[in-house]
Amino acid sequence: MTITETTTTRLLELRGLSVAYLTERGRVPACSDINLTINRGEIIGVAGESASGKSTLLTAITRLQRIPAVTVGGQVLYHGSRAATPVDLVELEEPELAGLRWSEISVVMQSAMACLNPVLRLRAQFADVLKVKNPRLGKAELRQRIAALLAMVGIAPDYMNHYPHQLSGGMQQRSLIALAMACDPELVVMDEPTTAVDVVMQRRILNQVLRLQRRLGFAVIFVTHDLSLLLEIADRIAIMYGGRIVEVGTAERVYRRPRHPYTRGLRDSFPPLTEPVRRLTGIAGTPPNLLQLPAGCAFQPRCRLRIDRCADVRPELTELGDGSVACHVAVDDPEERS
Ligand SMILES: Nc1ncnc2c1ncn2[C@@H]1O[C@H](COP(=O)(O)OP(=O)(O)OP(=O)(O)O)[C@@H](O)[C@H]1O
Repeated sequence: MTITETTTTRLLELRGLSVAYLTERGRVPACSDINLTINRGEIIGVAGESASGKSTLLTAITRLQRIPAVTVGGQVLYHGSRAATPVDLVELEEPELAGLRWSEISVVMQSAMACLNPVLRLRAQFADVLKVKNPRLGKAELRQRIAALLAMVGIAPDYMNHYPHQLSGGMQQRSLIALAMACDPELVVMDEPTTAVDVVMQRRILNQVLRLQRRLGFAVIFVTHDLSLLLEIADRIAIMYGGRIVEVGTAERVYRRPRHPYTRGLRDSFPPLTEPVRRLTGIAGTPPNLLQLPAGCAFQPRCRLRIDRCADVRPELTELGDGSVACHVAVDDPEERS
């Protein structure tokens, strides 16, 4: 996909978004100064180790965050198809936000069981969501629409009469994906939607998501710790470390020629999905304590390429070649360096 960042293609713009957990131990800066644009119909992957801030970012974007998480700065500008000017999701009042949920922005979380209502049959849950956009839908029409949605993810229509616990884990996750598609949204936010299922089901679900995305054209923000998975599905990838984006670029570029030493370490921590297995090296050391971030680059204590400057000056995310990277020693073609 060619990505031209014109105003007409922009769907979501994160501008200086910062989120903190206000705890008794202090203020945990889980996301700091996040700047990222998601274009219409684009699949953007967000990757990083555990505790890098990926889920915090998604819950802030969708306003699903709970105390003690607080958005302490920045904007989430949503360019909806029905409004002439973008709305800032950070500032939006709850009734307006409710109008966007499911119909324009929907969410698929890690555990389907945490999102599906255990005491309602699937039919009732789909009907509730479908009625958000079209309150007049009659019983027969609802049944038809629900059957079509379930069919999209390979589930037979009879299952609409089941309760979530009567479905396998993979089916629950696929039902949730179908539910997220119910109102033909502009943006689907997915937080590790396949971690709870086995590898075969993971592949099946990903293929279904890709097929649906091509057919329906929605944009996706897909969070995972597995970079090799994003190579398969994403147009662009953003890498998070210590609550900041440290590299952004096309999926091919970020995966095959990562410029940030952390991105390279992350890539080499996971076996590739479809290519010959490399030696997995991982990243030495542990993720930073967000309550005691170093003055300079948060990754420098673990970085074998660090220079003196890295300890004192935090590198800004800066354009380099066809992407952006936050690293004092980054070069456009890192293969030349190593
Ligand atoms: N309720 C909370 N109170 C205080 N700190 C929190 C809370 N929830 C998360 N954090 C901190 O925020 C940081 C980011 O967490 P987050 O869950 O967003 O990371 P993540 O990249 O999604 O990790 P994972 O891949 O494990 O889900 C971590 O340091 C975490 O300890």
